[in-house]
Amino acid sequence: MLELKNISLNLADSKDILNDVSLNVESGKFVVITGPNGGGKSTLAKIVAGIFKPTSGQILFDGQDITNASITDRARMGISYAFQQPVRFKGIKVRDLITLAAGRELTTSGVCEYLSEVGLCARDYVDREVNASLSGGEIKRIEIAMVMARGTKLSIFDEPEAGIDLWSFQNLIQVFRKLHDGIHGSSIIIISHQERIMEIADEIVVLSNGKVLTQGTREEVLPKLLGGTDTCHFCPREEGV
Ligand SMILES: Nc1ncnc2c1ncn2[C@@H]1O[C@H](COP(=O)(O)OP(=O)(O)OP(=O)(O)O)[C@@H](O)[C@H]1O
Repeated sequence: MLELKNISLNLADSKDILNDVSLNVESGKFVVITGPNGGGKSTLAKIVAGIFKPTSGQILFDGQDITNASITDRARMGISYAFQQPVRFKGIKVRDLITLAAGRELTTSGVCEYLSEVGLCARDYVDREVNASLSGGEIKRIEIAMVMARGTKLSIFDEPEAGIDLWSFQNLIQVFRKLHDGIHGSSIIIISHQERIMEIADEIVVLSNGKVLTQGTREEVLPKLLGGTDTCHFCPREEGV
């Protein structure tokens, strides 16, 4: 479904942010991208969503070259991206945002179903504005609900656990388990540092210092990640983080 071929991003006055990254995300797969802070995970996700343009390399989506396609075109083709730090939309109500994302008329209970899925007491939120009054964890969950409502071929979640409290995190794991069970012809990429999320993954990619250090099935990669610094050359502590 998604193929990244030799993606690099070099900024003139900075280090190489991404260096020759190649990845394949097949249809029906749930892929977790992990790795140390600053390794390039969000940058890679933004390159897939069309927010950043790579310096070199090629992006194929369903076999079509989308390297130069706009954010809007990619969204229309079926790519959704939930930001690490979600954008707020002053003047737009939560119900409008979810309805827009779904691309069809939704009843109040339809909107509420999506909000309940992410553990929000729907009636308290449905008519709130998506503005700065929402807490970090609330806006994060509303954005996850929005991506679920879009139901696109490829959904990318950037650190969905960030800012989510411990109790809601349990709920979030269930949300992602459910997404995984209903994945069928679509694919999910989650950027995460959480073992509980990696435990759901079909595949895990470790990105460090702008490079893919390792990628493979959960069974292959997770034991090495959890093995500590003695056995794991890409563990954050060894990266000096
Ligand atoms: N516009 C920019 N200008 C300069 N440096 C940038 C820019 N955007 C990202 N970087 C740098 O690129 C590197 C990768 O950043 P990125 O946000 O992709 O990392 P990450 O793996 O998602 O990190 P984290 O786990 O902390 O969220 C970092 O060192 C960051 O400071």
